[in-house]
Amino acid sequence: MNFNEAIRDQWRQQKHVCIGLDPFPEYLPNGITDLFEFNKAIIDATADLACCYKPQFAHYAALGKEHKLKETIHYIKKHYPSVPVILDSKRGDIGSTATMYAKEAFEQYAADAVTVNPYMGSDTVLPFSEFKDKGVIVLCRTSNPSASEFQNQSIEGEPLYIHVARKAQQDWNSNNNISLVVGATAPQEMKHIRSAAPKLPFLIPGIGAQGGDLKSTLINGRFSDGDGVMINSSRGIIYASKEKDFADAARRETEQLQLAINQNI
Ligand SMILES: O=c1ccn([C@@H]2O[C@H](COP(=O)(O)O)[C@@H](O)[C@H]2O)c(=O)[nH]1
Repeated sequence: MNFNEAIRDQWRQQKHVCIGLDPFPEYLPNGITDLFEFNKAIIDATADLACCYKPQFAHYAALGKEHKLKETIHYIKKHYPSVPVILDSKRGDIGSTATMYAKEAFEQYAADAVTVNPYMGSDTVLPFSEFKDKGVIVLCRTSNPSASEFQNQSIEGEPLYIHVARKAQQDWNSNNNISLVVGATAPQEMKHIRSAAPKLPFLIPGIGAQGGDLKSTLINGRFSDGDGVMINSSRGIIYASKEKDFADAARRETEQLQLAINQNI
């Protein structure tokens, strides 16, 4: 089963929440200093609810704790093998280097999917999509405040993000393993992208701490017959409490988010 099939399996069980595992040392709950111990508690409390997990690479690499990232991914694969792991590393480079980045994500870290920055062009994406069983999640329209500076620029009458969406669906998806990153903070852009790429799954950051609107996200982002979205929340879930009950609080936040999703999916 490839990544996109595994995600569809999760959707069939009404699981759409992607839990971001982005530990900030200063926000860790009182008494917890080890990144893996923190992640493990969150994972054990939420694995039956999560559509997928998304650790962000920089949160580990910046601390020299890449081994904690590896340990986290291995733990999920060993104990909860049906929950896919997306490594959010937003790689992008010339083809020969992209091949090494793909090996980094899929062989070193054993991730099921990786985020990729496509703005250097097709030859930087294809080394990832050649891994047929793995997911490649292409940045299309990101959630950050300056995203429109370049991504909304019009080229031949259409915004750049639409060119990315079309290219992703038509040229890069021959192994049926491409998805798009589309931020919840840009609902009109999301609607436009869904029309251009009706069949590609969306990984949607921007709900929770970044203030994206869930209802418009679902209306604009879902497939015409429902599903189609992995709704990411990182800080909103994993830092729901700084006290001993942080894992239970993360579970409650995940349940509430999934319930809210169920009303509009
Ligand atoms: O456009 C993008 C692409 C990726 N991200 C990542 O998602 C999470 C969001 O975290 P929150 O705490 O839920 O805001 C984080 O890992 C980002 O690097 C994004 O926000 N926007």
